[in-house]
Amino acid sequence: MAVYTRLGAEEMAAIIAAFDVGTLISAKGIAEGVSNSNWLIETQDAQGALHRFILTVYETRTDTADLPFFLDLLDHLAARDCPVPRTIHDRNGASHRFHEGKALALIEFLPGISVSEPTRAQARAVGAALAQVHLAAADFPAERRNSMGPDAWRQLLGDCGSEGLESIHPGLAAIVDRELAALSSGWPSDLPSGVIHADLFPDNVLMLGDEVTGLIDFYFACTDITAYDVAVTHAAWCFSADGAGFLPDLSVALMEGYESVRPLSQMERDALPLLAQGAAMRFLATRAYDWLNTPNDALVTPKDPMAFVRRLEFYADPANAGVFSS
Ligand SMILES: Nc1ncnc2c1ncn2[C@@H]1O[C@H](COP(=O)(O)OP(=O)(O)OP(=O)(O)O)[C@@H](O)[C@H]1O
Ligand SMILES: N[C@@H](CCO)C(=O)O
Repeated sequence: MAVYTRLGAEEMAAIIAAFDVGTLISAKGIAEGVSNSNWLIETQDAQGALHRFILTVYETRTDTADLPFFLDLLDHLAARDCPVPRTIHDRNGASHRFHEGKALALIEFLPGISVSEPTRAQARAVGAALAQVHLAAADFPAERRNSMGPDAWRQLLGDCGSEGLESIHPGLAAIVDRELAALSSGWPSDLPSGVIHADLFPDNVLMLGDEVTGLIDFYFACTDITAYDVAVTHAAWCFSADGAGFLPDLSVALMEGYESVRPLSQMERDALPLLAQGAAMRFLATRAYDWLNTPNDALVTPKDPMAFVRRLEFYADPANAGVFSS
């Protein structure tokens, strides 16, 4: 359960009173998510109307120095009609506050649920929403380096060590060595870049039917190759959960949706197979690291790294280079 911080009723009321959102009516801890503590907050204004918000207390994984980038980005995208939650600023105009040494933010609540078996129409809508974010972020003034880029993959996989990788799956160390070398020699440096979400998995998208109502969890957002975000989203949406089954209909729909809003250049399209290998390596790296370093009695079950090894092998197979055509 992702509520690591305990807040008493009076403490919670005092936190909410710092915002001009009415009186606290209820606060319920949210089980989903693993990085931060989240509550669903309900308030009542002077006219008796009820309002909902998400209160996030940032735990150690989020660097508070990055919060202005993440939270200003939400406001920037929301102002340009992207389906992202606005940040509620406090009575002094600040986007985040500190409580007992931890940063917190109050975020607009958006309706919707995260789908576990997306349909073609839903994949199309997600592709279009991602492209809308890329276009809307073009004039966002701040920049943030990708802390989960190729250097981080190498570092994390190096920390796992050959023995650690072999304990996950015999032969994994050799696959990682081979693919890291291929990625290092070919990683593009001349593609259009801008702000990317970098983690647009189904659990970070809220939907009502076929409509995207919310893109959330921008805490890996950064400045990087725009088409890499397409590759990340493709890897996250177009396979069965264990990575064994590629879902071609979802792939076509996702790419069609994306290109209906932001057509890819030929250079971007040509780079997608390699960018997707990079995307698979990024999630393989963090999952392998967590697999080996999560204590047995932890509340959180680590995610299966092999699901991204299978995706990596799929994308590295030249026979699959054409899957990005819409
Ligand atoms: N703006 C929002 N509107 C509605 N629900 C939200 C909103 N933001 C977050 N949630 C809910 O809270 C849950 C946890 O949020 P989130 O994924 O941001 O947590 P996290 O711990 O930071 O993420 P992660 O586990 O992916 O690192 C989501 O699954 C969703 O149910
Ligand atoms: N979305 C990631 C977790 C956050 O980096 C995964 O499924 O591995």
